[in-house]
Amino acid sequence: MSTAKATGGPLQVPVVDIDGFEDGDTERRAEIARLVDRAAREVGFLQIKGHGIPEIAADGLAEAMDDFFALPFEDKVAYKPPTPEVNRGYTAPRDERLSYSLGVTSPADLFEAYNVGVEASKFADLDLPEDHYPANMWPERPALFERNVEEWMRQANKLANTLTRVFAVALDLPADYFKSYTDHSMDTLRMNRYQLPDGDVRLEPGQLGMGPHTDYGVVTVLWADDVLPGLQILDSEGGWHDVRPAPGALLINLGDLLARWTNDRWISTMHQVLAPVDSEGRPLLRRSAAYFLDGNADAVIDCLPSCLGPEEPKLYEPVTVAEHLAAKLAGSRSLKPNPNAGREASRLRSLSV
Ligand SMILES: O=C(O)CCC(=O)C(=O)O
Ligand SMILES: [Fe+2]
Repeated sequence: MSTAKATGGPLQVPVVDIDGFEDGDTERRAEIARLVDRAAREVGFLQIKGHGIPEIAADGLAEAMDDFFALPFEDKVAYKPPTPEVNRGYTAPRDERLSYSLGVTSPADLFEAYNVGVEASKFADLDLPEDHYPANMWPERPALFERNVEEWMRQANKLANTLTRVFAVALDLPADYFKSYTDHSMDTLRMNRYQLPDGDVRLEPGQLGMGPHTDYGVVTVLWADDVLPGLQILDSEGGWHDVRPAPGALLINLGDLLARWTNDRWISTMHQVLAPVDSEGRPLLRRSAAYFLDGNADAVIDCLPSCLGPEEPKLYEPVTVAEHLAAKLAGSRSLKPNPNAGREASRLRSLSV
């Protein structure tokens, strides 16, 4: 087991105000793209201001999550999917192990979660495969769940799409370059709650809220409580740093597909969530919701020609989004260690003690 200890204090995650990207002048667009390019090369995580998502949408999401997770366990497990391959519905504490998405073993993760996502029926004319675009399982209670969560997904999706346009400009590509890779994107929202039952804070050595992983898709929009211990990211020297969301900002991080497109010029940052226990050993509550813009299932991701050169050989073979996601999810959800994540995993393995 290779879980690193926290070695650093909080890391300054670059803050970028994207207001004016869609309707500003060329200079403003170029300035935003320049800041994003720098953050993507150096950290892979950003705090986005000027995102335009109203606070009421985040409040609605939090209320839906709180009310669902407060239900009795028997009510929640009724929404487990028929098999773990179906990335929908309820995940109980200790069901998943995120580090297996990298082929690295670990104790069971402590988070519980609820997953919803884009369904095949959203693009009826495309005849998309149900296994990559499964139907949602909307809980009957709380009554506001579906409406509030759908609204958050709509807002997060819009922001994620704007970000793909910023990324394209930052990579000297036409602003709509990524559209043909994301116009029927198999997005998922994972709503996480980290809270151990009162009086049961026995942890296995190295057990975490969520094990180390890189996100699988293009970009993640992350809403999270500012609670420590919580989210940590790995720096290039092998040190873990706490990340605290700035007021009014949304965290975003780049996923594996952007690392593949850019031949690792941009970082798909390794991150983990510590066990929700304070320094006195008492349980803490922390919540987060990760909206994953994962790309079209049938899109082939290959290195951008501008990211190759005599000194920059291709680091990843082309892969379809569906293949890449299936191998990652088989790791975290079905505990079949992913054999195809050598490059990402090497960053973690080098920390082994
Ligand atoms: O809880 C967090 O802050 C991070 C969650 C996360 O990394 C994920 O859901 O992929
Ligand atoms: Fe993540």
